Amino acid sequence: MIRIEGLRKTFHSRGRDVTAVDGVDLTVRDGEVFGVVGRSGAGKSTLLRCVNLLERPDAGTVTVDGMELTALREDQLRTARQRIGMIHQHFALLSSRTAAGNVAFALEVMGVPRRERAGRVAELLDLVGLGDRANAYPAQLSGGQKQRVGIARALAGQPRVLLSDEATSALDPETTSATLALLRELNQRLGLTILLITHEMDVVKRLCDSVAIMRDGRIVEAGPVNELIARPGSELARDLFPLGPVPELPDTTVLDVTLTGTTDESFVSTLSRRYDLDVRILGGAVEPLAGTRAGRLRLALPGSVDRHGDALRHLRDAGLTVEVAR
Ligand SMILES: Nc1ncnc2c1ncn2[C@@H]1O[C@H](COP(=O)(O)OP(=O)(O)OP(=O)(O)O)[C@@H](O)[C@H]1O
Repeated sequence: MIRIEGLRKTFHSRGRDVTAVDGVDLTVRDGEVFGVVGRSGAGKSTLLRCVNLLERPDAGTVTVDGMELTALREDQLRTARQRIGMIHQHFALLSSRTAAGNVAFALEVMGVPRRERAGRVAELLDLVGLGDRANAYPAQLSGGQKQRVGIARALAGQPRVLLSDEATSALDPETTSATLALLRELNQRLGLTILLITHEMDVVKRLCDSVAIMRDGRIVEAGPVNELIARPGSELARDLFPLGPVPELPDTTVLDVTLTGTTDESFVSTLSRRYDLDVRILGGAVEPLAGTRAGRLRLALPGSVDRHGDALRHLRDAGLTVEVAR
């Protein structure tokens, strides 16, 4: 649905060059929720803004729904952009217009005839659960409601793709949760492909099918969430399920074990029984993730690692990713 190839963007400011996006290749499949995560300054916003060409890349191509946007003229691009919705961290609503007025404005800009607008506005506000707040001004709405107006407006052009720029960063945890549930519902009901950027691991846990980690303008890890966390050394696994510093325990082997959807969660008791081991759980979490369950556990086994060859093999054969932390 979205294909990005060789994307590069450098800013020149105050006599200095900053390469915000430094050769990015990325594919977002039809109907998936794809998250780009990374620290502040990693280049996430620039990458997202290059997808609908709010920012013109210096090099590379962007293809959305089979159309190469980077090859279009400005007037063609304006039409193509209507099929790509976008929502923002601070909602970007017109304060002088009601919820309905904000959505109507988007339809107006797209050239939807006046007589069709009211009906479409009502449908869109219903879709995001705001049918009863149509006449409220942004100042009279909560953050979550404002974001719903933003989502309704983004859907005005019946887009196949929604871009989300930190859409929940300004919301409290409960409102974040409701907004993420709405985005998931829209993804499933409308088959909407969502490309989002976030620094919140909770958004990844709740919403994303696939993830890319960005650092210094480059993608350092990318793929379906479940596949990615099962890779030894995965940064995503560490970020989603942090285990903290490895404790120094005398005559003990410390294992960090990653479980994904397919793992039998009774593996700790099996390990203990089969190898007659006193297995301790030092920390970790197992949670719903990407439609299944996944997590990481830190285990302590008595004695040095060379005693545990068979036990480690058993865990790996059971589909777990096992890293010897100490
Ligand atoms: N318009 C601009 N002019 C100059 N430099 C810019 C511009 N936009 C972004 N940059 C620089 O490009 C780099 C990447 O910024 P970008 O906003 O894309 O990162 P980010 O990962 O989205 O960070 P954040 O989460 O803080 O928004 C930063 O060093 C930033 O200062």
